[in-house]
Amino acid sequence: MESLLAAAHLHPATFSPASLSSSSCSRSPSVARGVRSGGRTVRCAYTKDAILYALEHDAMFNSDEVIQWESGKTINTIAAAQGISIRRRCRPRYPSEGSGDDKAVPRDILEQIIWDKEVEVSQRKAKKPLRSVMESSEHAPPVRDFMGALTAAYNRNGVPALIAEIKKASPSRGVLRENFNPVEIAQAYEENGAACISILTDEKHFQGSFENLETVRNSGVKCPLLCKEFVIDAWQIYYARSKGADAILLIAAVLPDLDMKYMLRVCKSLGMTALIEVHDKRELDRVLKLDGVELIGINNRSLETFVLDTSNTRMLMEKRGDIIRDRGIMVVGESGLFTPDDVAYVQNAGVSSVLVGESLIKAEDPGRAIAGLFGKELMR
Ligand SMILES: O=C(O)c1ccccc1NCC(=O)[C@H](O)[C@H](O)COP(=O)(O)O
Repeated sequence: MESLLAAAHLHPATFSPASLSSSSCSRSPSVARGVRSGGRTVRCAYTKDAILYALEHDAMFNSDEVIQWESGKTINTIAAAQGISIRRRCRPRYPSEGSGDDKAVPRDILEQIIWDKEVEVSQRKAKKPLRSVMESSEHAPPVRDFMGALTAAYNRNGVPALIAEIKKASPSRGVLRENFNPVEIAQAYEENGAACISILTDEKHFQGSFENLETVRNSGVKCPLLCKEFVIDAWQIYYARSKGADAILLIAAVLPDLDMKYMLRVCKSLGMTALIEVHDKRELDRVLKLDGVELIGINNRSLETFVLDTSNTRMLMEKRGDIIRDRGIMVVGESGLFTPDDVAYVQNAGVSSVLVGESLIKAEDPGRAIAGLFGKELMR
């Protein structure tokens, strides 16, 4: 079994025998497993074709792709049924389907980012195949306790724990800071009480990089690091870990349920925390159906329209706060926080952590801006 998984470049840690279906698949699978979908168990298989394709393309299949291969449905059909409006363009598909719809135009910025990310990830994978990035992740510096850092900071300060973001530019605001030295900014954040640091790694739309992540990790900064990426492929999680990330963002508006489920398991196998980001009730409900969710981010910014509205956090917490508390899930209030009143507002709504970029990064002294944001100095 393990050699087959290895042959198809499937990680034994994530596709362990325990995850396999107890009953075998009726087709003649080389590897069979059962996945829960909408309350029923779907029997699916890595068929001979799938494994040959994986070997040829050095690909790792996400759960949805397996369902797709078996059902003949496209990933966009599966995603749309879950309320996901972001379409995928050139995700590896059954070879006979061709490579994607070249004539389509993106509907919004998030879709544009995802389409660009598909190209970027396939190029990166061509240079550093999955097996190689998995090996690199094994030699990465040890994982730091992201959840522990947030909990300790919240208990210490009595205000939401700060995840301070290093972001040079954004699609909604353009360049946020000309004089941009990620290590100096990270040190300033840490010295002024940030619990964790978020680092944008997308180059095309945010002028970020994995070099920034790696350099901060090797700089002596001790805060756990969130890789702020647009993850569409588990390869990116291994890559982020290989560069020193302790946590990674998974966006519910982009990832179908089974991808999230699968990627949560990849994170767990690497000891990383997954911050699962939602923007509306439907996404939140999808995420609350998953096992193993520890950290949910409620984004006040619509990634499709850029509209910022902090009452989004309150609205979702009013609707689902009870379930979230019962499950012991920590909530991060994300985006559009500029003043102590903004922080108090989301804290009253029930969040115990905040993710803040623009209001800190645009300040002349991003470290000192932390006390301005909270209305008091944070203890480290
Ligand atoms: O920031 C954007 O313009 C943006 C556009 C499209 C997708 C994602 C985007 N931002 C990512 C984030 O979630 C924010 O960087 C993060 O929550 C911090 O927000 P802010 O404090 O408002 O900079």
